[in-house]
Amino acid sequence: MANRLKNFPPGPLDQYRKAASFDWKKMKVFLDSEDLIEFEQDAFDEIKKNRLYNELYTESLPFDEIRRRTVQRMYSLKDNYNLSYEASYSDLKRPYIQLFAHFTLDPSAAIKYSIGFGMFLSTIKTLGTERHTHYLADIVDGKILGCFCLTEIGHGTNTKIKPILFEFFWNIRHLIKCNLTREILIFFFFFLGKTATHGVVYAQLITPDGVNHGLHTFVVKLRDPETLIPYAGLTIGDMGEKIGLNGIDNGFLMFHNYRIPRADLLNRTGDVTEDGQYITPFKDPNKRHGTSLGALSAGRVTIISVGNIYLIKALTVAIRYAAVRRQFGPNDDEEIPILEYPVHQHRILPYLAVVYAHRIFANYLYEIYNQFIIDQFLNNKSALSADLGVELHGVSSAGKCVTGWLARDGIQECREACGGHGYLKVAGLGDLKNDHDANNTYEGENHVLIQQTTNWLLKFWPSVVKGERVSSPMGSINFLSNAKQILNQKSTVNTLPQLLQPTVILDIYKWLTCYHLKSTFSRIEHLEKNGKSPFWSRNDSQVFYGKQLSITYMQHFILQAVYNKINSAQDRQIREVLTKLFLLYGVWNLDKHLPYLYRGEYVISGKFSELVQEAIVKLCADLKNDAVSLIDTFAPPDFVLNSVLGHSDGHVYRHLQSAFFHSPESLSRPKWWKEAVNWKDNIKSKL
Ligand SMILES: Cc1cc2nc3c(=O)[nH]c(=O)nc-3n(C[C@H](O)[C@H](O)[C@H](O)COP(=O)(O)OP(=O)(O)OC[C@H]3O[C@@H](n4cnc5c(N)ncnc54)[C@H](O)[C@@H]3O)c2cc1C
Repeated sequence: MANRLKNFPPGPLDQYRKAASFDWKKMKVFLDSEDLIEFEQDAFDEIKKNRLYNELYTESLPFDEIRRRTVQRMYSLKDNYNLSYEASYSDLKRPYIQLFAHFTLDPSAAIKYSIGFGMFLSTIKTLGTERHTHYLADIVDGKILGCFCLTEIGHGTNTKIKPILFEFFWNIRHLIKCNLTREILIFFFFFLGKTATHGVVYAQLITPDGVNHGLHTFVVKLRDPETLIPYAGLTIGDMGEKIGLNGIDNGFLMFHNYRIPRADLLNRTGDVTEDGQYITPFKDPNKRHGTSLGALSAGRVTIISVGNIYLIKALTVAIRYAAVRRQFGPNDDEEIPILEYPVHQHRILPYLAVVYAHRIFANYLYEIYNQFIIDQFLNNKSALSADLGVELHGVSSAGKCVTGWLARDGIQECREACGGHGYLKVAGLGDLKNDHDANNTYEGENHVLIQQTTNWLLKFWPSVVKGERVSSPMGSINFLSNAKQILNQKSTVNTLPQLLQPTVILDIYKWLTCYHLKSTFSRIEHLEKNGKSPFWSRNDSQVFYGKQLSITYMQHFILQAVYNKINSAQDRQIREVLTKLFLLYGVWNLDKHLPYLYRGEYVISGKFSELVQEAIVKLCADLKNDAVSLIDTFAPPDFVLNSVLGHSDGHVYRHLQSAFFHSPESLSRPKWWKEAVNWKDNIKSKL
């Protein structure tokens, strides 16, 4: 079984590996399947042979060099490790595994590759028609590279305001980009700065009769693919250095009456005839909107996985380090691993529950999303596909926020959990922090994005009050049909064993979601009745209301996905350890929801909060001996993890020493040593 999975080299981590209650190889097979493990191992073996991935950098490279290497790696990913569409879709989990491999390797190159070729191609395939097939061939050949242009400098998140600033007018054969009052500056697009040849531009479509048909998608030619020189009528520039992801050339763009051909409107959901009439196959504009929303969820669905990949890397480093690093012991001549301290367990082990829950959930969502996209390609639309598009939008919006915020907090905790060594560049944690940071901003700033889910959920409450059944294709909201009964329930938990039942935890999250839905809806209604405008009533119902609603809805759906997965496990040991992780995810997050359980009188006795906290501490202690093997299951190979603290052999000090000696300047005297010695003369000469 899983012959390709090698045992880890012997070393200081053995103590914990031997103490594990389950077999990590069986866990990996259960989560991914033998076939996918083969596929992943092949990908890593191939990559390892590539010299582009075999260099260890102990210091930051010059800015332009980072860019150059990222482009090399992007083309290398495309050329060597690219799944054909047929292969990708013969098993819908394969693209997920491939994504995992690419993002663990080099986030900048993976983003350039997956957006510039993958998302560019899938957007044209999903929203375009046969008149756009020539683009597909050029993307597959690597002749063109696409970026996505939505953010406008004055109104990033607020895409609705775009009609004023960013209009397309219809002119028989051409769409003319027409600036009404000033030149239009749109900005911050991935790889627009130096390398994109095309942009997928999102803009409101206005026909000559002045009717605005809403957001549509256009392919705009930006640079000559042979020379990379921008076309006349465009000003394109680079935005310079960022906090992270510096392999990517974010850029800005200005139009000066730039024309694009009519054919470059991606016209699957709406088109304009030669005489300027708008036509759409959708009678109901909401269905057109639903389908487009689904197609636009790709970035968010991917980011849910990507944030988790970064957290897995950070946690691999922090857990292996915690198992090796020794500090104060019960007596003066004995030191114990810092993983033994309950404080340390409480800091990092809940994130182990997070990476398992989010990995299982992300895998599930990715598969559903890929099937949705295939159905769009094949025009295989069921009656439910528009509803699925809307649900995917709701789930991916809150999903990106909940998982992204936890990844951010988890990576930071891992950095601090490794003390001073964690602050070294060669620990690898700083880059993870900075690269993940942007996930919470692009593809929808999280605090704005989460309101999308809240607004969607609020729409169901009037039906629930009327006693109507509500349901959705993925079933994430189905329990709301029973909201009235759920809200009448009170906690009957009095002991730890009563609390530590998966169904009890799921019931609590159901109650919380119903409670927040009812409270948020009532608050908006109350504010409106008291004279507040709908705009301010919504705004004044986010903090402690709408935001909590989307968070608990999402956590319930994540827990439900994990619970379903656990129920399919045959191996008792795997089921038991996964159940502990499920419970830890549940109670650790519940600790932050306690005020609402008391406010809504779901629980009355103070004992309940005590039990929640007791459960967290107990589960962390119970998982302590499994922690190394649990992270071994997901850990990328050492050459990919590229961290002196997280090496699978656990020889932290040996690797640290070797990194110090490897650093080119570490043993030499600085070239400017005379300036330091003669500092007085030197400072005076500058005055
Ligand atoms: C690395 C990187 C790459 C990017 N790549 C692309 C790309 O390829 N294509 C593209 O189109 N864009 C891209 N972007 C832009 C990105 O999508 C936007 O930055 C993002 O949508 C947020 O918009 P904004 O910057 O205008 O922030 P704003 O919307 O101005 O937000 C600023 C702050 O105000 C808050 N805020 C705004 N509105 C509300 C509200 N209603 N309620 C509560 N709080 C609110 C936000 O939460 C945020 O904290 C990229 C950004 C980054 C950082």
